[in-house]
Amino acid sequence: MKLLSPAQTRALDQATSKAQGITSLELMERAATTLLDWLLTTLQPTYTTPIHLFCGPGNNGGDGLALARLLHEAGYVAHVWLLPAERYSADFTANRHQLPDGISCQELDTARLPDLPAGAVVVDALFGAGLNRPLTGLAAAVVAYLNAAAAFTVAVDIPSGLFADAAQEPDSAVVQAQYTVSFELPKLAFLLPQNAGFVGEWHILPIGLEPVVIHKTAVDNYYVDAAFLQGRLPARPKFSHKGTFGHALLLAGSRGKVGAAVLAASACLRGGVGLLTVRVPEVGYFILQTTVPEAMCLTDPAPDFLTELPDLQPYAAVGMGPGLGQAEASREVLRQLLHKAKVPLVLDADALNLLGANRDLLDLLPPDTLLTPHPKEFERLTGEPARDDYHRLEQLRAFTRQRRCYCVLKGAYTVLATPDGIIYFNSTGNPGMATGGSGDVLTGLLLALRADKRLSPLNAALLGLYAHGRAGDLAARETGEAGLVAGDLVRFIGPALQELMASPHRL
Ligand SMILES: NC(=O)C1=CN([C@@H]2O[C@H](COP(=O)(O)OP(=O)(O)OC[C@H]3O[C@@H](n4cnc5c(N)ncnc54)[C@H](OP(=O)(O)O)[C@@H]3O)[C@@H](O)[C@H]2O)[C@@H](O)CC1
Ligand SMILES: Nc1ncnc2c1ncn2[C@@H]1O[C@H](COP(=O)(O)OP(=O)(O)O)[C@@H](O)[C@H]1O
Ligand SMILES: [K+]
Repeated sequence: MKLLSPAQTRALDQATSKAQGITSLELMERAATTLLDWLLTTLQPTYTTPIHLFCGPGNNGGDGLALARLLHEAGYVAHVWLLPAERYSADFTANRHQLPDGISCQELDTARLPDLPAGAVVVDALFGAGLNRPLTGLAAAVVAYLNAAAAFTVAVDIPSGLFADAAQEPDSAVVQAQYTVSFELPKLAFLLPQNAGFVGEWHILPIGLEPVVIHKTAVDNYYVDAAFLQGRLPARPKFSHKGTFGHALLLAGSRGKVGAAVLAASACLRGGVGLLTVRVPEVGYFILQTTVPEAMCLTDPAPDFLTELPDLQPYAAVGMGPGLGQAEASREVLRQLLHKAKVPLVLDADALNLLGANRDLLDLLPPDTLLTPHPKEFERLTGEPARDDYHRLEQLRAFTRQRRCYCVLKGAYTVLATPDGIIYFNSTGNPGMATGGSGDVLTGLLLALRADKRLSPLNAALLGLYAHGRAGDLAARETGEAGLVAGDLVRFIGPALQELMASPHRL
């Protein structure tokens, strides 16, 4: 799915009205009807639940007014609270006039704010995508009042006071919603950790906006769901052999961290690689041969950490980093790898820390290298702390453009940035994956997909991120989130990939 800017969303609304021969008021009615359905199904209010709708002067307020009318007609208790303004949008005014006589409708002022007991529902339709400055005065006071109340809050389109695709000033007045219900496409703001306390759980309601117009709209940010990946993972051909899927080399492990090599190696095998060789220091030999017998083990002459780069000639892709440690000798192995590699590279964990501590190595990164830092590792790579989540995204775009690489930023909604500066947000995964070793599993899986010559660098990365998160979601069904450990992810990589695999008999 594409993440559109507010201006693009407005243009999409207008193009939809034109293409479908409907007025913007009719489109608003469609949105409100869909919202009503969602609200009744998800919140299941009773006929006595007080539902307070706070409506601003624009079309967001118009949505709120239309919803109030529909709730009233369906027999629910709707109270409308209007925010006075100098100007009102045409569709707001039309819906204001359509409000039935029997509905309670009052103008807000600081002396007249409703009692909002626990169990009441608040619908926040003050400001939506048209917000163009921070909230002040009465609007800010109302937001503070709503945030202090015990009521359950549903934000229409976006929590009021939050910008759809830019940071707001710290301490700005922003509604803290339990649910945010938006139309057709998610907004960038929903995907950033700094907005979690405002957005709550978000839902997208399709309202039939024109798919052709969405298709033609150029964007820099995407949200990757299963539909987005359809057809990107080819089926395994009937007459394939292990050579078809590539021979990967994994450079990983040091004394006390051989487990990271085991996890990455297991994930690489479950990711469908043809052959896997793991280079570990001597200390890892028995561990690896016993726990991952499917992998070949090529031990380094040193006992505790890697000191020598093996001949790279046999390999289709090389991964380096999990449990590596940051010994000087291992740094030199990394330097040689960057000099010599002619095949795709996946760099993680200590390989990234070594890059951050020896920035000259960054100049050696071969094009299309895939880096998988979490935010702290990314900060070490750039050497500059991010001001906020939006700034971090811009740092990421600048980094991948400059280095011509692919870079992941791990977390909830893991991000992938491409050499063209396009950003993809992954949709799968859960907090159970916040556990040691989850990242090692991701590295192994990505290595397998980069070794598969049938996949582009972009598709390998997108599929790997999605399947990793999906494996986490499947595993959590069995283990619960708290009980999830990284090894559980490995067991569910196969099923997660199978869900994505194209059928050879379908278009
Ligand atoms: N996308 C879709 O698919 C569909 C979208 N729809 C809905 O339309 C919504 C967007 O509507 P919108 O463009 O009228 O903007 P919205 O946020 O209601 O208000 C802007 C108004 O507020 C004002 N204003 C701005 N900032 C302010 C501030 N800080 N403090 C005070 N005032 C401020 C600004 O006026 P100004 O004062 O700048 O002249 C303007 O009057 C969208 O979120 C969704 O709910 C559906 O109906 C149909 C399908
Ligand atoms: N709250 C979360 N929601 C979804 N995925 C998560 C969450 N927390 C962590 N993850 C995923 O788990 C992995 C953790 O990686 P990392 O931080 O490198 O862990 P480690 O170094 O212990 O292996 C990443 O792929 C990340 O996206
Ligand atoms: K809103």
